[in-house]
Amino acid sequence: MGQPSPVAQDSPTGQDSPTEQDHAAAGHAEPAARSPYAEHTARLTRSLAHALVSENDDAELAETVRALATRLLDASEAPAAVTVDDPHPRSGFRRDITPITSAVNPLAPPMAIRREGDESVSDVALPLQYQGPPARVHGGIVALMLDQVLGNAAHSTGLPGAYTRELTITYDAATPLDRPVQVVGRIDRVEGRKRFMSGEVLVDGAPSARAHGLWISPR
Ligand SMILES: CCCCCCCC(=O)SCCNC(=O)CCNC(=O)[C@H](O)C(C)(C)COP(=O)(O)OP(=O)(O)OC[C@H]1O[C@@H](n2cnc3c(N)ncnc32)[C@H](O)[C@@H]1OP(=O)(O)O
Repeated sequence: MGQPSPVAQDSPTGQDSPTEQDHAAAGHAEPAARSPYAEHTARLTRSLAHALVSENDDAELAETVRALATRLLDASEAPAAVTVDDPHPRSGFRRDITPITSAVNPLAPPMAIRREGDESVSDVALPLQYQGPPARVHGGIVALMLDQVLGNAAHSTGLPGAYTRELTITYDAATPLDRPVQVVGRIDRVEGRKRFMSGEVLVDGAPSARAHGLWISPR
């Protein structure tokens, strides 16, 4: 069986950490070259994940899944022949394989991030596979969304690459599933290698979670 085209990930080392080019033009850059097959497969897997946790064992569904799996295996022999109608989300990463904004990672919703003035902003509605308590987004996923959006904001002004050193989340209220929420992040102040960040998840304009964090550029 053919393999999907590899999708490189930014190195976690300081030298190769996300650059201005990766982040600064979030929401404006041309989408990076992607593997259509990987994106197509990720989209299908997301849909399946939802179907498999929301449907009872169903012979017709199982047959549909089997047929799709067969078609995917066939398609994997000729990935270039697969067409994709997904819009390309813009995360700011040049080669994004993160489990939150990547279009080719089935773990990701995926979440698209744009710049609005001094803030990084994402509008997203999370489906059932991100559930923690009934009808609520899992708290770890809330933290993941905030980490990514604050991280995007931390790199949006052309500052060198930096990593999350500290992230504190205050959960004020439920973050609902299947409803649009807005995730916002910004730089509050910069001190040398340190960037002090804040942000929130907004539900109908009110915060369901607030974040404060410290991003530090490696020496
Ligand atoms: C585009 C979207 C991007 C999204 C990315 C998502 C975010 C991520 O997932 S990042 C990955 C997860 N994070 C990591 O892997 C980071 C792991 N940690 C590290 O690599 C290192 O600790 C690193 C590079 C952050 C800092 O290392 P290092 O430079 O040795 O730190 P250190 O010297 O101890 O601290 C730097 C300064 O900050 C200060 N400092 C450290 N912690 C704190 C704190 N909590 N509050 C205030 N100051 C602090 C230190 O005192 C020091 O100050 P000074 O320079 O005056 O001496």
